[in-house]
Amino acid sequence: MHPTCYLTLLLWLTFDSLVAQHQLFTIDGVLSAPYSSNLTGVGDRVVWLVTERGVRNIWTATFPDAKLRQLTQQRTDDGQDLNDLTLSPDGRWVAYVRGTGKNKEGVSPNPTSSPTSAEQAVYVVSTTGTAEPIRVGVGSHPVWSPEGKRLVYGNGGQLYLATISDKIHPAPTRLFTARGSQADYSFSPDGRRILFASYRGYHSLIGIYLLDNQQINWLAAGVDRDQFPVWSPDGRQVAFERVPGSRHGELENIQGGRPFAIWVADVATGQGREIWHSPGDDGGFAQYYPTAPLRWTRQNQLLFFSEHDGWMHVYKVAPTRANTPVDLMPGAFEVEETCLSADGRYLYYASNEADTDRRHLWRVNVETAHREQLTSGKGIDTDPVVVGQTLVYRDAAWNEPTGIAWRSMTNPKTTALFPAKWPNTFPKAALTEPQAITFAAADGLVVHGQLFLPPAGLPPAGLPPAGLLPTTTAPKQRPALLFFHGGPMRQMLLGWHYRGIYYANAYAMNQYLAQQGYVVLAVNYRAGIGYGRAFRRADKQGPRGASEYQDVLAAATFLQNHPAVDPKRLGLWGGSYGGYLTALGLARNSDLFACGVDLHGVHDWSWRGNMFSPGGDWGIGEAETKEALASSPNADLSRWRSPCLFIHGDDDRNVAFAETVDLVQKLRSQHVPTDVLILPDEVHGFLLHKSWLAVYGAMDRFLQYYLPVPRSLGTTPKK
Ligand SMILES: CC(=O)N[C@@H](C)C(=O)N[C@@H](C)C(=O)O
Repeated sequence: MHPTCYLTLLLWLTFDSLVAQHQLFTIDGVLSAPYSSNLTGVGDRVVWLVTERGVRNIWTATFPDAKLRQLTQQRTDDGQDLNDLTLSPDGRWVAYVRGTGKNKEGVSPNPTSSPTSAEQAVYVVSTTGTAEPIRVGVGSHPVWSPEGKRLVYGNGGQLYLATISDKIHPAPTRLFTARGSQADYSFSPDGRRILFASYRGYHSLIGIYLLDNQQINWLAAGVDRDQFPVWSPDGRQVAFERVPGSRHGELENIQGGRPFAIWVADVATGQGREIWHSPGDDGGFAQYYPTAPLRWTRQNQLLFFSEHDGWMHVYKVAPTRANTPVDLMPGAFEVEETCLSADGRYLYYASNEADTDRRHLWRVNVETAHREQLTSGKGIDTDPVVVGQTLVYRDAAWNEPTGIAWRSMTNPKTTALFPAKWPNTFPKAALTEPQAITFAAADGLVVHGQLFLPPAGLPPAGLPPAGLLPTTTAPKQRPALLFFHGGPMRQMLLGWHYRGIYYANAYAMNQYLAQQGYVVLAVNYRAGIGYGRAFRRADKQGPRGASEYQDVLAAATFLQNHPAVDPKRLGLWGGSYGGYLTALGLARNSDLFACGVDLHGVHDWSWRGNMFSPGGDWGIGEAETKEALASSPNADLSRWRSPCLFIHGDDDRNVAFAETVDLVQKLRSQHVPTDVLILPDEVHGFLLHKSWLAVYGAMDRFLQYYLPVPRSLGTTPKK
């Protein structure tokens, strides 16, 4: 064959493989891979949750043999979350919760609109994998006794006790009735007492329930909010965190701060003493974000999370007297989930040290504060669990959703444990590696983002004219999309996201959009995590001035200056707080943004402050109402011109469905093109896989209609 023919054949095969990849690349396909979460371990065993196309099952593995076993046999996308997985100390049982808690009306989410409604209940299943799960009772947050035969769990703010064997007999009983709502509970090391926090409005108290004589003793009762109590190894003392009690009219602001202190109390006398207090209003986020805000180690050290040095770190302090805490990992990076070795000598943790837009695992010697990196490269490694000499963790990459991996502590080689292989429907080979980029906002703040470029060779628009070489007369530039995460205390990364299906699906959809030919920029705007406390608590953010909007505009400028982008065809999308920024962009700058997709966004902070919850979770009081409205999309509706697709579940418990009803009615009255996809009985983070397919399918069609990237294959979807 003539050399030219060989070249032509090679070019065609290359194009053909691209077409094939593109052809295989569907929304269903990119969402089809199993997603691992809720990893926990005891002894030589770990358990975790696998969600595959909405089907949720519990798996286990033992080490060092790395033997896998599926423990539950759910087969349908039933919209019932599984959570709170916890292994009994002897590893024989896994307790877990099926379903989601009740709202103020006392109703659990029922996304399938089942006529028999839905419940949230505690279950146990044997780790032998030979038996069906056993329903223990309505409730959540199960906690095992030291000998592994009793379980305490919460229901309606009260505590219940169940005896666990192959059948739940006798039936669970309410441990006691106390005022307020009981939480943060645990058995004493001897298994004869229950430590708990009793939340009572302006204040909360630390109590100990004695199982033998059914008596409650209170520790260091005061006018503050005492929380997160933990036992000393000998069970004679308790440490807890104390924040000031509420004042009249004081409103909770989840992005704000407050002073906090570490206290220790004697169980016998109930007397307490302060060990340390924060230098400023540093408390709040470090106390509610991590799973274990406070620990008492076997080496008799207190470990706690704090941001008081400007970054989310873990500190150690001696429990014996007032003393200055030691930062176990000084430096400009953040620490997330942690695991303490059984002997208390090492703290294992996930961090973005030296790799800001990823996560890797480290461990620090609590005694010497010497730290070492345990995983590296391009992974997104989180949630370390140590079983014996094996480190097990959640592991993702830019082209692999979150699975389970492990390494021996005596050998740095890492091994993928789960899944054994990716489904054929998952377009791994066609994924795009996102690039880390930064840009400066108008006020000079450096903002990080992840840029997804369509695969090289994918024609910018339309099929090439007949012939062998993929040439096109279409414009050389592409439409671009800006994606905004929610929270806002979140951070999108250079790989599949670890924070549950909500963000894993967002990353997957950005991959899909890039494959469709869009340039996509995920924007880590101020108020997010990963870049220090000052960034997270950026001045005038959200309802106090929407300072993040500078980052939206700077991201748009970044894209407009990108050679692959058509500067006149920019779109926005995001969920929740990301939906807020999407709507804000369309309201304020329909001249810049051609269209948007707003998933359950906040649209009127002043309304949220008054109607959704006291202060709207952002501390929005009477004095903030004017600024809150001015910081909202609803303040600029008269300028809104660009089309928007609104998507919302009408049982949303995080962002009221009314936010979308109100805004769509107002936009319709001014003839702004709006589309809506309403998911009856769905909640904020859609519980059904089929909901996600419907959401992204609607989004795909909407974007193709208003920001067309003519398919290289198939037909352009109709709206
Ligand atoms: C704290 C909270 O509810 N924030 C919402 C506005 C939101 O963004 N929710 C999800 C998406 C989240 O990541 O918290």
